Amino acid sequence: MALLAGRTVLLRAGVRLGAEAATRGGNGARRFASHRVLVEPDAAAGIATIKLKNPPVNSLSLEFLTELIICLEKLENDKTFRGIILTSDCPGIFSAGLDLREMCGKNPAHYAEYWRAVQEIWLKLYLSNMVLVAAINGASPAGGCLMALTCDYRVLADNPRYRIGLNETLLGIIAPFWFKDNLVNTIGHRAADRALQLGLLFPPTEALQVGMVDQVVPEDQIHSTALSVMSQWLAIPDHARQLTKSMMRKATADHLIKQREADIQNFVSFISKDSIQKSLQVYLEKLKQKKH
Ligand SMILES: CC/C=C\C/C=C\C/C=C\C/C=C/C(=O)SCCNC(=O)CCNC(=O)[C@H](O)C(C)(C)COP(=O)(O)OP(=O)(O)OC[C@H]1O[C@@H](n2cnc3c(N)ncnc32)[C@H](O)[C@@H]1OP(=O)(O)O
Repeated sequence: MALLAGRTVLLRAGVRLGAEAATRGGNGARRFASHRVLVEPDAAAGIATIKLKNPPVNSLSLEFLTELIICLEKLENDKTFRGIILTSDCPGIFSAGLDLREMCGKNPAHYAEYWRAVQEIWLKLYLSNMVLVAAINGASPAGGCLMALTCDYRVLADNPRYRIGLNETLLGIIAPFWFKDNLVNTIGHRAADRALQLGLLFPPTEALQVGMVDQVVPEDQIHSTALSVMSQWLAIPDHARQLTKSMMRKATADHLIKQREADIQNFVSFISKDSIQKSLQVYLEKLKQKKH
């Protein structure tokens, strides 16, 4: 059973198990898909490709996060798989980050439940024993960038519209300390300081330069590149790679784990402020009006 902080996520978020489909793929591997998380297994290679499918922009709603958490738990417990490629099924968008509608006009209990799910997905991805390769095939702001940052390797498709970064300050909010820690671990303190304060969204060339991604490739090569990177990482004995990954990441994850409840309370009181609600509503309104 999938648990989120000791509770059944299926019940909390109203996601029905019946929403999932479990079939067998051509190679005999169990294929499981929910509404919004598609899993393409390659049992022979030990790789599962997760395709995020929450149109139009893969915003991370509570239900979407819950499905993703369940999916990751299943894969983590299935010895068939040693690696995950994380990518998007929504053309041009990897993920628009946290769903702003989950953080606007709701009550404190909802904010707390939502934030616990955001923490949970980060911990699951960041501490995964599997090799995670992000095949970033679209724009990747804020929470979308964070998901990519949890991966062991990032490949970004070469399209100037596919910008990536932690742009929270542009929304009038603050990247939480564990978003910041993950970014500092990736691009270093000075670059993270500048990127976070300015809310920078890097186009591919700059993202590569600053170390936000490891490789930029033509869009049609993104999956083949991710596969070839994966085979390089899977050539390392699991126990040695996993212990090394844990050695590199444990302190950062423990920082959040030790302060999890306090972090939720901070988030709830911050996001409930009238001034922050106003900023988020203005930002959402601007996004909507962009089209007109
Ligand atoms: C003391 C401190 C304690 C704790 C810390 C406190 C606070 C910190 C909390 C949280 C950190 C936040 C992390 C986040 O991830 S916030 C989300 C940031 N995301 C963005 O800024 C991206 C916004 N979106 C875009 O820039 C574009 O939509 C995008 C480039 C992704 C795609 O552009 P495109 O032109 O293809 O689509 P749009 O027409 O813009 O959008 C379509 C549709 O989707 C809606 N939309 C977009 N993004 C979101 C989103 N993140 N959440 C909800 N909805 C979103 C958009 O409004 C359109 O809707 P509609 O008009 O109804 O079709």
